Amino acid sequence: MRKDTKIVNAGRSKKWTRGVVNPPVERASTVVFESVKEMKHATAHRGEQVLFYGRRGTSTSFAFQDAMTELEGGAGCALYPSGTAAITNAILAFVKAGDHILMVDTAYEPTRDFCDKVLTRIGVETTYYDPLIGKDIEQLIQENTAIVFLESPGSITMEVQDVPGIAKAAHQHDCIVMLDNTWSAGVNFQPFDYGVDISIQAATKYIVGHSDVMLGTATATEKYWETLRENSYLMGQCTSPDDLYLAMRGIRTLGVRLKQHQENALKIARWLEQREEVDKILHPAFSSCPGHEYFERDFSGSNGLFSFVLNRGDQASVNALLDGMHHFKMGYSWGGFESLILANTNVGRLRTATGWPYQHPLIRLHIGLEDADDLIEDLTQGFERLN
Ligand SMILES: Cc1ncc(COP(=O)(O)O)c(CNNC(=O)CNC(=O)c2ccccc2[N+](=O)[O-])c1O
Repeated sequence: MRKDTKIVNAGRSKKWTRGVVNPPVERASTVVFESVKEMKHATAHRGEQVLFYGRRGTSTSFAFQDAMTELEGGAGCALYPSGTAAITNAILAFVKAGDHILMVDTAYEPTRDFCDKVLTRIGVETTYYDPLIGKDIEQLIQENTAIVFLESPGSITMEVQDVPGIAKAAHQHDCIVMLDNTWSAGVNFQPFDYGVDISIQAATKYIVGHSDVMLGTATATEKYWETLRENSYLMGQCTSPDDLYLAMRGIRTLGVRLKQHQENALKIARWLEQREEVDKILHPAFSSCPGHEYFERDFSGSNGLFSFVLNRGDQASVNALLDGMHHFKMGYSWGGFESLILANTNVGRLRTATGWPYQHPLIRLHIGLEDADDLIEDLTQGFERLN
């Protein structure tokens, strides 16, 4: 089945819909049983999409879990109240005191914070690595390395990683390969085709697509699914069927939204490339983006999120650019229908394993579904405030 047809059909088994088009919202804490036999059966099969107790999920959760594995692949999908919860719980499910993990240097900042402030407390050591290291990551793998964690592209500076190259080296040392796959939305990069063991998403972004739900997913191969699922339950992780209904609704337009985000973003990135204020375009589809060759090789599309580096400006002038925008709003997220802008004047602060060669500010744009020409006019006026 092709991508767009999968998107329309994902998670709509009649087991969950009972014939209506959209899997209904089934809310529960208590599930009641008519007999001891029925209760024992549910208890014995409580991890297998059987109604048991609210925390194990209801038909709304089972439908969404199926939707994610039908889109992204994998044997099962664990659900979390945020992308960050998906990242942290997936890691916690597979480490113990004395272990070591390899974390990409360009990881989302709260991911780094978790490594530095929580994993250290429980005796797990983190080494950050160059996103472009590829198969040479093998030189960093220790006897006690449990996990190699990737985020591709990097959520601020957009480096694309050689996922299969890293995964092959990691598997030669029995490390688990985890990927923050949020940027692809699980449709423009098929993680399990490239050696990933656990694919994580902030469904908060493009899956939901409307900036109104916090949600995380972690999808695992058969080998790791039961451990991930049971650790998720042990940690008390559960999600609202109302949020999952909204996320399921988001999935139905994921294909058309991503295409429009992509089209708008490429038009704007090409326009920015010609602007004299711009030093570098950091969009995976552009050869100026580190790891572009891996995007070309492994991805089937892009989206609205990319960055660019200015060749001038300090904090005050960047503030002037930001404050006067009409369509680009400032906000901590991306993946909704609205356009967003974030500036970072100290990218190097976020890195410990690699340098940052640029002295001028980085601007990260999320290009929404507005008319691209209106967005270009907004940016044009913004550049006039920069100079
Ligand atoms: C690749 C990737 N992976 C996981 C998450 C977390 O998802 P969640 O927001 O659902 O927890 C995200 C969330 N992304 N958020 C942003 O890019 C903007 N947010 C921030 O920058 C932010 C927000 C709150 C606190 C700290 C930061 N920060 O990155 O500095 C992500 O981009």
